[in-house]
Order: sequence, then structure tokens, then C-alpha cells
Amino acid sequence: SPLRGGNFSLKDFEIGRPLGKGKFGSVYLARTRKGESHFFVAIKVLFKSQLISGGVEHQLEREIEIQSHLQHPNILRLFTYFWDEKKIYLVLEYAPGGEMYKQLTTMKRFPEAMTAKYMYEISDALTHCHMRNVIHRDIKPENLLIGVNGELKIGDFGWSVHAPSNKRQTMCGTMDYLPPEMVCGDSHTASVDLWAIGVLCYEMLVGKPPFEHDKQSETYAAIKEAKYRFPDYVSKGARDLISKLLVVDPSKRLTLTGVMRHPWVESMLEVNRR
Ligand SMILES: Clc1cnc2c(Nc3ccc(N4CCOCC4)cc3)nc(-c3cccnc3)cn12
Repeated sequence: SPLRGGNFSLKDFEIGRPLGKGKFGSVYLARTRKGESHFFVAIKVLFKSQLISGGVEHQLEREIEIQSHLQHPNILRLFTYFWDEKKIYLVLEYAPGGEMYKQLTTMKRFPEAMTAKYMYEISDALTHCHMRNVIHRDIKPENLLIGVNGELKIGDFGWSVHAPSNKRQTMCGTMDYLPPEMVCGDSHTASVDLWAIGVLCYEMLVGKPPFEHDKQSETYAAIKEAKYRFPDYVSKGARDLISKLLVVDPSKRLTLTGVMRHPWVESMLEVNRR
């Protein structure tokens, strides 16, 4: 890629339309100026002042450290970063398919074959992370993007840490994806990501997460007991996979290999190949 080497600055890019707004800044479509073939990227612009007031500078450092070293087809690349007086710029891979949660909102719920393909891809990506002792900790549709061939891309490592960790995290997103051990504040391991992909699989098939309740206290209670129900249309195979991930005891959850080899996933991947 033309983003070899270092010391880039804003003048090396033509900034295009805004792609969306994040918590601490915005994301813009951009393309490299140099060279004949215009290489599209996404530039995430973060305000130093907001990072400091949000007390998340160290989290950004971790995000950059982790994401710049992970290279996997289902993990959004962080090519480089630079800063000026007021802002920090992350030069990320552009995901032409946009955000998964917008796709899910539009479609209401995904077909089983599409859900199984995403489950395979995210398990493959998390295997890559866990082998490098990286726990993502914030798997949810809002952090997942879609690539040029409809493939899933994990797009945000803002909450990832090196395992094992008992880092308290001031919650500012949804609780729906929190596993029991994090709800109870216990230390947690990579298996928190397995619980999260169980929640993700349910939400992709049903259109809402399994433990969603009006009151936060009810959500917590349901999570702690892994108490949830399936609508009738969820197949036996999908129920089997989800029930092996949404297990209170972290050591009893299905492994990532177990997800990729699950009979329902394998049978649905066959459907995709036809
Ligand atoms: Cl990082 C990163 C890399 N690529 C993206 C991206 N890509 C992207 C592609 C296509 C469309 N559109 C396709 C036609 O219909 C309208 C949306 C949107 C975003 N979006 C975001 C983002 C972030 C926050 C809110 N909203 C979108 C972050 N990204």
C-alpha cells in the first residue's frame, strides 16, 4: 500500500465526505494524493482536548498499539497516525460496506447463512487477537464494519486490553454485551469475547440483544443468570451454538475453534457456497 513508511500529515490526503460521528471525533473518507491510483482510507479525527477531558488518552495509545500490529482480513487495518496542535488523526482502512448495525437496522434481522458467515469471520479474527493475548472486550454491531466483499471487519479497538485484565471500565455504551464476570467486576479473560459473540449471534438473528430490558437492573439480573428466550423462528442449530456461548461460567463457554467448527456454522457456510 502507498502508506509505507512514516511521517504522514494531512497534506498527504484529500479529505472527502464525513462517514460518521464517533464518541470522540468524526470519521472522514479520504484518499492519498501521491501516486496515480487513489488509495481510499478512512481518517478518524480525534480532539486532544476531548481525549484529555474524557481521560481516555491511555486507551487511545493502547488502541493504536494493538490495532496497528494486528493484520487480518477481518480486522480493520490501522495504517498510520499523526497529529497536529489540536487533533490526532488515525488513518484506517476504508470499509465500503459501512457499519453492520446500520445493515441490521435496515434488514431488521439477518438470514441464518449471513449470520453464520459473520460468526465464522469474527471467530477467525478473535483467534488472531487471542493468540496475541489481546482481548477485544467491546464486540457489538456498532464496532463492526463491512468490507468490499461483504466480509466482517472488527473496526474499533478502543476497549481492547492485553489479557488477563481487571481494568474497571467506566461504562459509556450499552450493557447488553457485558458478561456476568464483568457485571460482577471480577477479573476477566479472553472468554468475555466468546460471551459477546453469543450476544452478537442472537442479535443478528433476532434483531435485538437477548438480555434487553427496560430497566438496567433487570438486564444485569438476566445476564448474571444467562436468562433469555428464543423466538420460535430461531433454528435448533442456532439455539445450540448460542446456548454454548451464553454460559455463566467463563471456563465452560465454547472455544473459538468450537464456533468455527460448529455443525450449524459449517452447514450454513455450505449454503453460502452454493
Ligand atoms: Cl473507520 C471506518 C472505515 N470505514 C468506515 C465507514 N464506512 C462507510 C462506508 C459506506 C457508508 N455508506 C454506504 C452508502 O450508504 C450510506 C453509508 C458509510 C460508512 N464508516 C464509518 C463510520 C463511523 C461512524 C459512524 N458511521 C460510519 C467508519 N469507517
